[in-house]
Amino acid sequence: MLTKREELFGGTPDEYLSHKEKYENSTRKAVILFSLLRKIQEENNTDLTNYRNLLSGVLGASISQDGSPFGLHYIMFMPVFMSQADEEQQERWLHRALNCSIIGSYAQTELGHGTFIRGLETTATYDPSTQEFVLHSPTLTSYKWWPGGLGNTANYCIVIAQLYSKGECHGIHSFIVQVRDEDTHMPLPGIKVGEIGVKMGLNAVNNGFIGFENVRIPRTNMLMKHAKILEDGTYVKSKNSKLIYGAMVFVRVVIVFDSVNYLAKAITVATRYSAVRRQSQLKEGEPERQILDYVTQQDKILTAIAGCFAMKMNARMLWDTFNVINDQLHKGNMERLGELHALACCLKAISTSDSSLFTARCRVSCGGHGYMVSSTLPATSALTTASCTYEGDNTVLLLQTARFLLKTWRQIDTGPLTPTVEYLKTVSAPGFSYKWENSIEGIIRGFQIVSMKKISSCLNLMTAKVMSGMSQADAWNTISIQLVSAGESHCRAIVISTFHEDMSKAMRSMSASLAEVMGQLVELYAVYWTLERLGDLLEYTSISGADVVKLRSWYEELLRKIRPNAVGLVDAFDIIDELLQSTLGAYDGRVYERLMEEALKSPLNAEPVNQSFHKYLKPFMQGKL
Ligand SMILES: CCCCCCCCCC/C=C\CCCC(=O)SCCNC(=O)CCNC(=O)[C@H](O)C(C)(C)COP(=O)(O)OP(=O)(O)OC[C@H]1O[C@@H](n2cnc3c(N)ncnc32)[C@H](O)[C@@H]1OP(=O)(O)O
Ligand SMILES: Cc1cc2nc3c(=O)[nH]c(=O)nc-3n(C[C@H](O)[C@H](O)[C@H](O)COP(=O)(O)OP(=O)(O)OC[C@H]3O[C@@H](n4cnc5c(N)ncnc54)[C@H](O)[C@@H]3O)c2cc1C
Repeated sequence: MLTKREELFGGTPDEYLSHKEKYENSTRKAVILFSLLRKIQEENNTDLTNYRNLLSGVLGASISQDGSPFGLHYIMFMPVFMSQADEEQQERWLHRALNCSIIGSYAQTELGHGTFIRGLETTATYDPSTQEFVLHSPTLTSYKWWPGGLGNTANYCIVIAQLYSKGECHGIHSFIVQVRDEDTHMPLPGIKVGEIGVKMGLNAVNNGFIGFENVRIPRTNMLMKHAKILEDGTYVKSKNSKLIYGAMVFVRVVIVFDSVNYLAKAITVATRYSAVRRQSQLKEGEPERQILDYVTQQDKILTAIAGCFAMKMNARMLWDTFNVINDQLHKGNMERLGELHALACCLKAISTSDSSLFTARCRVSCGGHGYMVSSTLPATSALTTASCTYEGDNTVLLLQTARFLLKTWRQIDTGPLTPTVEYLKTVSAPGFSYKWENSIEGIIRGFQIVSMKKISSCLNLMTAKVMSGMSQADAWNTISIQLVSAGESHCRAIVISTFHEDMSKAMRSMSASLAEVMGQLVELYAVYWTLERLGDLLEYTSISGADVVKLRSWYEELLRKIRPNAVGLVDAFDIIDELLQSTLGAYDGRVYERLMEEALKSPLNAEPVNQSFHKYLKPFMQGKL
């Protein structure tokens, strides 16, 4: 009789399963894992605040780098319900979703539209004679495409559609739709649903497609916490049209935590492997060195460790900010919604692009063995690159942040600014002067000045182009590279300052030795990004060539200081081997034995001579083909 652990982590490795077998195996594991999680959450009440803790348990415990067919049920279906459904609807559906007696998905993206959600084509037309909505996919491009779990798993989904009533279109709204029979799991009449096929990664998420042929749903299946349709078809608009976007903000906050978790796995593997792997002699006649002793290896890996700690602290700041502003939204105070959206956008973009960049570096830092699926680095790389797209393409999200920053800059003199942008006032105040200094505070100030000057420059450019007769939209598109760069600079300034401030607070309760190491990580992160963004700093601050020489020395000194603590730092992530699932990163360091053990599980090693020899090779080699 297998233990739960053996059931979850044993069996044929996923990499040797077919696409269909991988899905079936993931579903088998998901029901084991989520039965355990269901017990945990039954003791907790569920609102969006404590839901994230459950979700981080779900994500943290997600036992496959290929994701889970239940992912979207937890990541979007339920959060959207909590933020978009009214009390009656939550009463009717949420408990069933929480105890997984129904499994949901989130169907927003279509074959033809992902970013431009105001262009979505699926329609929901209200019929007052029957008090129903008629859901319809008018074109092939209107088919929903991508919703996780929708292929074969979910029996319900939240559909985002253009709402029509009394001949008028009221824009996109959310609807809960049953897609499969709860008993037979057969697709309901008028519904064409299936799985989208093999992807670069996340092949257990069961992404699907769905099309509707005049499918009727009750009026009360429109999620009506904000906007409503009355029985006679009267549309009652939301207090704020942007509230429909609320769930995307929440998920972006969750994704920042995710990106930290995925990067933590990758650097645990790469760091431990770099301590085990010996290659080349640093000095003639000496034993081969741990590759972690090579400064170029430290440059790849130690900066990733610092980045992981930095983003963890920023994820916590974002979550705290989300809770504060979400409470205000519940009380009808919309003042900081735009700031929250801008912060969630840029932190989601930067955390996922950094995680993708550093995970790819971890992969190459492990050489050939890092290219083995059994190392788990390829899957983590595929996963982190996906996160640069899902829940909003990173470029588009940074443009959203830039849109908010330009709006803020236009109003810079009309009153106080909200917390994440108040630095703009400080560094642009009359009489403010700043001379570059090679210190954490000096670096933070430098990044804030770069951000402010980029925003100011973008606005001046926009104004000049519009004054020259260019449309606002064309002017925006023309300078959009600089707008994205301004969004990134703003975010980097926030990430460095938050890391420094929050780590400084945390260090007060640490031992001196631990505080010293944490301080080194903050410095390494700040100096690394200073060297990475030298062009901006040379353009907008008084940094000099001499400063840069000293920065490089500072950087190399930090690598030397942190090297002895590298393994201890990743051990502190405390990721158990079963979740790490890596031949290179296992705690016991038996890399070569594990590589061989995993290789022998390959079906191609089941017999000494594969059948293709007799069928193909032998006749070929004998010139008979
Ligand atoms: C259980 C184990 C699991 C393990 C598995 C792990 C892996 C799991 C993999 C999946 C993970 C996650 C699932 C991802 C699911 C999805 O991808 S769902 C689909 C997500 N799609 C998007 O994010 C679409 C992106 N596009 C947009 O958000 C908008 O179209 C965009 C903002 C880009 C533009 O929309 P417009 O309506 O055109 O907006 P503008 O005209 O630019 O601005 C209008 C105003 O609205 C404000 N705005 C826009 N968005 C928001 C928002 N989200 N919140 C608040 N406000 C918003 C914007 O600021 C403008 O305001 P202003 O006029 O300036 O005041
Ligand atoms: C693994 C995965 C899981 C997903 N899960 C779901 C899900 O469960 N439910 C769901 O609804 N969706 C899901 N999605 C879809 C995802 O939300 C979209 O892929 C994402 O929103 C990007 O839209 P798109 O794919 O149409 O790309 P596009 O918007 O077509 O972007 C393509 C390119 O065009 C550029 N571009 C687009 N618009 C602009 C603009 N205004 N300005 C400048 N450049 C622009 C982008 O920067 C990008 O380079 C998932 C996607 C992936 C990869």
